[in-house]
Amino acid sequence: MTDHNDVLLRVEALEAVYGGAVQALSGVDLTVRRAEIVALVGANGAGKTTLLRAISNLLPATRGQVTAGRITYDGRDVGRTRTDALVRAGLVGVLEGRHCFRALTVEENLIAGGLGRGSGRADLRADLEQVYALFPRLTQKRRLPAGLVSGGEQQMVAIGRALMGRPRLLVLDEPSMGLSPKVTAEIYRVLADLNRRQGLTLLIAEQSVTLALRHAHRSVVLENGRSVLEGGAETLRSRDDIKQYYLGPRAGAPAPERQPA
Ligand SMILES: Nc1ncnc2c1ncn2[C@@H]1O[C@H](COP(=O)(O)OP(=O)(O)OP(=O)(O)O)[C@@H](O)[C@H]1O
Repeated sequence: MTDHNDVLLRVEALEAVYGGAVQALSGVDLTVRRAEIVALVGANGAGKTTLLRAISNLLPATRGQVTAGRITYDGRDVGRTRTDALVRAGLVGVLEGRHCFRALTVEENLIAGGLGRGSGRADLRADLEQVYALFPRLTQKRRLPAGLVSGGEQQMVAIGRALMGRPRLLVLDEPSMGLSPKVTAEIYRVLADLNRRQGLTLLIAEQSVTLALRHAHRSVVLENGRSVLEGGAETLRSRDDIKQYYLGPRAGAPAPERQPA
C-alpha cells in the first residue's frame, strides 16, 4: 500500500491534445514518491515529452492542452498552476532539449535559475558553488557564453540552473540525448548522488531503457499515449515484449532492483 504522505506527484487518467486534434495522451497514470527516481520510457511519439510538459504546465506554449484527468503535486491539484508558481513550489523542469540562454555566460545562466526564489546574494553564491562542485568542468567555463560550450556542458548548465531553484521534484526530458556515454554517465552520477544524499525526487523521460533500468527505482512504460506497465528493473526485464522491443539481445544480464534512499 502506498502511504499518501509519501506521494509527491500523482497523475491520474491524463489526456492531452495538440491543436485541438492530435491526441497525444489518452490515459496516463503515474505516481512518484518522495526521494524516488522514476523513469518514463517509451518509443518515439509515445507521449513522454507531452506528459512532462503537462506536469510543468507548459503545454499551452506548444499549442497543446490537457483535456481530462488530474495532476496532483504535494497533495494539491496543480492542473491550473502557472509554471513559475510550480517552480517556486519546487517542481522544476529541464525540458525542450538543453535550453540555455546562449548569449549569457554559463554563470549568468546558472544565476538566472536562482532568481525566482527571491533569495539574497549570499544564498545565490552558496548555491552556485554547490553547482560548480557537482559539475567541476563548469567552473573553468563560467565566463564563456553558454552557446559556445559543448552539448554536454550545456546539459550541465541546464541541470545546474534547475538546481539553483532548489527543486524538490526535478523533471528531466531525455538528459542523455546526443551525449557521449562518458558525459551521460557523469550526469547520471550527479543525479543519483543528489537523490541519495539530499533525497531529491526525479522524474526522467529516458529513451534508453538500459539507462532507465540502471538508474531508476521504478520505470513507467508509455505506449501510444497510455501508461501500460510500471515496475522495477526485474519486472521490466522479465517481460519478453519489453526485452525484445527495447533492450535487444543482451537484455538477460541481471541487475538489482534499486530501493529509494
Ligand atoms: N507541438 C506539437 N504539435 C502537434 N503534435 C505534437 C506536438 N508535440 C508532440 N506532438 C505529437 O504528440 C505525440 C506525442 O509526442 P511526444 O513528443 O510527447 O512523444 P515522446 O515520447 O516524447 O517522443 P520522442 O521520444 O520522439 O521525443 C506524437 O504523436 C507527436 O507527433
